[in-house]
Amino acid sequence: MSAAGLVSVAPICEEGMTFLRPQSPEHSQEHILIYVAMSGSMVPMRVLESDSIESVKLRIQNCKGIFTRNQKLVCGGRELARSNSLVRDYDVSNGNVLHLVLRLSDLQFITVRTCCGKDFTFHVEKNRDVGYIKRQIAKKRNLELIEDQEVLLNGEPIEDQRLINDLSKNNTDAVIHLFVQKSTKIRATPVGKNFELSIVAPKPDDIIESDVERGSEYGGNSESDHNLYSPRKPPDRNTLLEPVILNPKIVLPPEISGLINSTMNGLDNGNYPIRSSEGTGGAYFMLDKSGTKYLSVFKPMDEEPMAVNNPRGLPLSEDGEGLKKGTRVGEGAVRECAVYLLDHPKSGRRSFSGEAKGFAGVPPTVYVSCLHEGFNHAGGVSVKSGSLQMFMENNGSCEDMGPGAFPVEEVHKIAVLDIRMANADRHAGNILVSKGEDGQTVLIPIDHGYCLPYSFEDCTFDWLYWPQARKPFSTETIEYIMSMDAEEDIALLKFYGWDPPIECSRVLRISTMLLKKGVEKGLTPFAIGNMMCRETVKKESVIEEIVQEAEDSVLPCSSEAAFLDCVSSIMDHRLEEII
Ligand SMILES: Nc1ncnc2c1ncn2[C@@H]1O[C@H](COP(=O)(O)OP(=O)(O)OP(=O)(O)O)[C@@H](O)[C@H]1O
Repeated sequence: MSAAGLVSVAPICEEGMTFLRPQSPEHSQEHILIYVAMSGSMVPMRVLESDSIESVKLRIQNCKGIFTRNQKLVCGGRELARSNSLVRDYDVSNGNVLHLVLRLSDLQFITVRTCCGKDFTFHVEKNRDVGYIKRQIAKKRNLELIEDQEVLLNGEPIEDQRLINDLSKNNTDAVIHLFVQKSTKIRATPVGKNFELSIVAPKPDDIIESDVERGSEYGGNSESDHNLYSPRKPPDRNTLLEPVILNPKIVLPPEISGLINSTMNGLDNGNYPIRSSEGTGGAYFMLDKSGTKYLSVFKPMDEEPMAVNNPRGLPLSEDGEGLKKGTRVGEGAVRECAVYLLDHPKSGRRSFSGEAKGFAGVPPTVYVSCLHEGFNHAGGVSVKSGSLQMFMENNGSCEDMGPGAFPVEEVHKIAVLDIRMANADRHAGNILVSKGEDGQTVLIPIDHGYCLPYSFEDCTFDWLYWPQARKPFSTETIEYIMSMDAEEDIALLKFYGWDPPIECSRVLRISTMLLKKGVEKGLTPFAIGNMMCRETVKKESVIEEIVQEAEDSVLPCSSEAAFLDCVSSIMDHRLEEII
């Protein structure tokens, strides 16, 4: 895309431009002028074709204060995902526009200090309000009435309705101060010559319950509803949420039907979907009836990156290809659902067991139709279809912490899923971190819209570089892997109404084959995963070479089975070389 005709053009940073001014005639040949499109403006920037993507991001960080990890750059419809690759590797050339998508966390760390100096730290969603924080403190202390808590920021009282996002905008390191007025009853009982004092405070749970009751009694418009994200209004008849069921033989498991019903109740009660500030597509947090809890995440297909109603300002795809090579715009939602279905439980295949939790723990996901004015509608409000996934409580993503603390089995379960699904988007931000009942760290894989691609070109697995990936699979995991069957997987997807394109089925068959053969040879997740990922943008991966060699070897009219036989024997040969 050319930069001609742009409205506002301002140099990104004179300092940076001086820094990158060509030092030699050799450099001057590579020197190009590109434009960074961000928040409605277009900023020119001089770079060298030999600059790494990371250094371009660093320039943006230095000049605009946006951390490199929060930046996603898109050029010519492709995400410049590999930070160590060069500008020229992505064919970025003079006059090109780089679209900057910010990846801002929905979570925020805040510290609340009481007047006696006790600190409470919270990892809260930015859309929460001060009232929510007060209730959390009340719960932790099991003592204070929320009305008795006074909260100050920079010495000024702050109301319950103020959002954490607003408070933290100009006060990233701010501490919120909490004062508690003891309006609780004090009872004195004589004990010998002394009095024993006991402080009686109502239980915080009671307070919350009565608040909610009052809210519903008055149609949800009571003043006491300060805990809500948005003002309630009477049930809106212009809302709809229902599963898209293509095969009448399908019976939805209770987890899924419950998720749909409770999400619908939230919409009916006037709770608006809240758009996530993370991600390149439209992802909406759906609230429960009381408006205090996230239940699910809805991702409409027409808001996917480069789709017609994308809310992040990404341009429309020119040829229908998605942000990753080998993917198509608007096909993400169906893949989100397919990956949930194919994440078979340990106890048996998904179709035969009622167990909701799969081996890798992909959150329950279903394809739905949903109508709500709160989504991004360009030409009038209309029904959207997309994936609805259970919201999983978490303490952030793997991007927020080093991998050292992740249990080996947790990393391996994600590796098995990604290898089978040939995931083209497994960055650390797409693995949520949570705690299990036993206090153990649990990893939750999300965002599977770029799984089961048409080709292996953009497979990326961030876990490849984590130490756990070099540890051997456990016996239990090996048993699980050996029970996988790509043909049955494809049959299951068809049963649910999705007949995968031949190329995607082929990818699933080949990646399952590689995983099983690799495990038979005693390979680690790293060794297998490494065969599926390109070392650099331009250098084909081992799996791509295998596929190419097989394509060159078989006759054009050969059956798919003959082609796969050929892949199998070439793969055996390549695996022998690796060992
Ligand atoms: N099931 C879930 N439970 C909890 N939070 C979730 C869930 N799914 C998504 N999120 C949150 O919503 C954010 C956006 O979702 P997601 O990453 O799936 O969107 P996306 O637009 O596809 O992102 P990307 O640009 O990484 O492809 C995530 O970063 C995460 O914080």
